[in-house]
Amino acid sequence: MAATKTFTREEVAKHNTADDLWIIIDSKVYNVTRFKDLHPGGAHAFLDEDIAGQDATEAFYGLHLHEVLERPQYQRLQLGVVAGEQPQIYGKLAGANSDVPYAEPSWLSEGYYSPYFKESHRRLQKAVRELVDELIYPDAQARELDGKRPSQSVIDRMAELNVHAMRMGPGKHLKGLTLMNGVFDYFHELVFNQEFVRCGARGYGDGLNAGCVIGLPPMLNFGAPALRARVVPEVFSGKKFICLAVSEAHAGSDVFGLQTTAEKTADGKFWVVNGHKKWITNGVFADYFTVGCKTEDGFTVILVERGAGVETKPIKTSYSAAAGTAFVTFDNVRVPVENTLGEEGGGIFVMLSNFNHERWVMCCCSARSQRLLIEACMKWIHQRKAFGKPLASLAVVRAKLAQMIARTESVQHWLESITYQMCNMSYKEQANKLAGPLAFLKMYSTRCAQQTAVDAVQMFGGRGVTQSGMGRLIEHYYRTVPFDGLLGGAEDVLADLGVRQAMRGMPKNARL
Ligand code: HEM
Repeated sequence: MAATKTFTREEVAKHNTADDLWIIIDSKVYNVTRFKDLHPGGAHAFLDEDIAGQDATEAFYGLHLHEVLERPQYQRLQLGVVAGEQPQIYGKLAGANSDVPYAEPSWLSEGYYSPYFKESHRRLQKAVRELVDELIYPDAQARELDGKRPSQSVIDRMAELNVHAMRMGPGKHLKGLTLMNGVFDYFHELVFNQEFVRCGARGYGDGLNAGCVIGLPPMLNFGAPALRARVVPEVFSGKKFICLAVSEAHAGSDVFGLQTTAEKTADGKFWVVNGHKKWITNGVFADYFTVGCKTEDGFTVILVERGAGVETKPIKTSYSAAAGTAFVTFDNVRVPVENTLGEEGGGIFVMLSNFNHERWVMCCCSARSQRLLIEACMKWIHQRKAFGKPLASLAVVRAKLAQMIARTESVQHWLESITYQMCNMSYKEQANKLAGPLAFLKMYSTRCAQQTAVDAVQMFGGRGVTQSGMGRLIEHYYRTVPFDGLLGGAEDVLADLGVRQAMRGMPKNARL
């Protein structure tokens, strides 16, 4: 094979003209004579006397992602290697943990300890990382570009491994299923959330059954047994999709401002649902809608099935259409009263208990995706030179990174502490005691995330706003991070909720 041929550096140096042009990158020798005219960076880049026939490693990594050299069309340019040398540089290590400082949470970093994560969590993390890197990441990157929903083959593979069920967290729904490591608690669920978000594609990530993560819990916790027995297996097997349909054009975080109505038929057997829902994740392809409705007794949650009177239209947002974000209309939709989730008029309790879990999932994802940025920035500032020195040598750049790391570490550690409470509290206790802390954590993590996105753009400069090349992840994150600050409750609303929850527990007689 060509790649096994060896050349001395002196031999390579002789190929330094436009008609005969070789370069060395990380000890590999490339013939770019014909490629130079197709090169996106122009032919002239290769003709510089420091590049033609020379070692262009530093110049290359200042301008390209490592993955460029892994593309088959460019691998073909390789003639061989420099005699006695071995390639040293690596990019994304599929299936492996990153060795870049702070790119992994401390429990996954060499030599650190954790009171929370045990052997079973580590086993699961390894298995999910392989699943994400080998199956989900390639699909995520492709679907982000074409805007199609996640491939059914990915959904099916996840179903075979019972991943859709495990992503719902611990509970009776896991009974009888074969789990990837046999046991399951909220830390296992945290592992799932944090590994999935590493696919680095926000719209796709939401398209990958996020609707189920927020739309199915009301069914699991409050659905009638017969309804559960029908719907839950269909969703877990990846054959059908469910979404949460609460927000409307009239009201988002203000659940009491909702205007979709459900009225009973004269015989009391059906609800008739009318109204619309907006920004509904996965709504475009959902078969089931967990809908918040105004009813005679107040606010009620009802499972509506796709059918006569249900229409969904895609909404174009700043992230990709892979999420299936929809405007949903209900026009005299008849729904059996057996589809009521929880008590009639008790919908606010159903929603509030659901919001806690939804917000916690979002905190898991936010904490982990901030690390993707840290890893990208750490690499960038070491391989990119400005003013004749690596960016890492500039104090102002290091100061930004210090803030990024401190923010991300604080979010992760607070998250782990709340997750520990969840493992030890009943669902009801969680609803009572954790609504406030989770509201604060979500507000805090998304504010941290947005600041980290701004700092990363500053470090990457123009590449931070360019959709291809070295800053691709940064541009994507910066463009999509506002979703985190809105979905599941806007930051200001959550901040106030947290304080109001604290005030509920304020002793009447306490004085300074
Ligand atoms: C086998 C070696 C090389 C291959 C396969 C290659 C390939 C590419 C590709 C695919 C791009 C488009 C941007 C991207 O996807 O990242 C690009 C951009 C570019 N390349 Fe190369 N390149 C090589 C070597 C070099 C070298 C040695 C230089 C010299 C300094 C260079 C300078 C540039 C420049 C200036 C750009 C534009 C960067 C930008 O727009 O930010 N390339 N190259």
